[in-house]
Amino acid sequence: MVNPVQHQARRKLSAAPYSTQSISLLNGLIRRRAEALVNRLITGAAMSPLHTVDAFEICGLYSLEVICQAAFAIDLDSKPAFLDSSALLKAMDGSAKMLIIDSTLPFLRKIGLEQKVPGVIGDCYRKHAYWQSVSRLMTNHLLKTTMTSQDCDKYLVTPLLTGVDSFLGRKLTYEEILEEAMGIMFAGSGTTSTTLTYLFYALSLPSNQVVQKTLREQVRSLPENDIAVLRKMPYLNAVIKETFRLYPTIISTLPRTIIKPIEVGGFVLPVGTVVGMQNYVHQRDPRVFSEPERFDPERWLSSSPEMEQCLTPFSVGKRNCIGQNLAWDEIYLAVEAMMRSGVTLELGDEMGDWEMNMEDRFNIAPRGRRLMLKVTKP
Ligand code: HEM
Repeated sequence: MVNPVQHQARRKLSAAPYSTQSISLLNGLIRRRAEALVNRLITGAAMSPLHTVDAFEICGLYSLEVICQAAFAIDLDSKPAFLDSSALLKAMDGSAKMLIIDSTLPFLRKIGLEQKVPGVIGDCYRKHAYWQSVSRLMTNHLLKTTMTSQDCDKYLVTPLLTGVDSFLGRKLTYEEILEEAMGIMFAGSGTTSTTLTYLFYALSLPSNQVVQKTLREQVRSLPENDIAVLRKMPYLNAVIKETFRLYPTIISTLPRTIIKPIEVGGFVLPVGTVVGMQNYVHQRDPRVFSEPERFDPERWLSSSPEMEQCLTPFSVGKRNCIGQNLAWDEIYLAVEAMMRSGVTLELGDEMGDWEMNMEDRFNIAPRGRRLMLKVTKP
């Protein structure tokens, strides 16, 4: 949404369920998904001959399931027939190139043959169509739920169904709601899951076993079922911030168009200039972070204001991440469940050196599309 006034109106309409207080209402259901995440890792590793399990896939399922519950009131424990989580994750991943194809081959859509093209191109459109059809079913499910339940305000998509957009001066149409619903599903799943994947990866490296042990001991010493305690825990926050710093899920430029001239480093940039910042660059700036390539959570235990200012995984300003309270709670609760289970994480021997290199597809993914971890119970 390019128009800033229109964007602000939509953001205002969406905002209520994203507050810290509202997100706290969702903690019970996030905890259940976090327990499922840990069980899947433990069971998967126990059943495999190498005692390894793909944590990338399982973190993907976790964040998708959280979004299905938090945004659309879909209770995953009741196993809804229309939701094949793995297929949906693959569909979202596979549609990422659609925008590029749309701009290079715009006629495909115009003649309505986009899904009939064989191979990779058609596959992108077919996957997008699948994602759209599941989003439709989820939106319909929430629509039904809002009509029958008093308790719907906490779900992320509810205000878009019920409220008035002050820019448009009316409620959103079904197609507008669907577009927002698809955006929320995408923005809220791959982002949190790659962050968690890289957090577990960092902990699993031989050089970071001591970080893992410290984190496990500290988490296990905390009172249970208290998110407020997790939110304040220095070492846990340090590990998460260091993951955000080294493995920012939004790694490259988020473009912004200047609406009034500004001066940067002695140059005046005119109206209309497209500018952007890259998390990968300033979060590894050696002037701010000593030994920037090293995973060193301890640096955050005595951080400078400059370090805090340079850590921008959720972007800054009026278009920053509206879902960041949910993302933090999802990460706190998943890491807590993992550490409390007492398991140790080690990188699987079958992982190639290149596999965890970050591939930029708007949000990052490991180049090998897997993270094989040895998960060992004490
Ligand atoms: C670690 C997890 C996450 C990271 C690093 C992240 C990062 C970001 C960033 C950098 C943006 C700004 C994009 C831009 O400027 O164009 C953004 C926007 C957004 N994020 Fe997140 N995000 C995360 C999780 C979530 C979650 C869980 C949700 C839940 C629905 C969410 C929903 C959104 C939405 C709706 C926007 C668009 C906001 C707007 O345009 O006003 N994100 N996110």
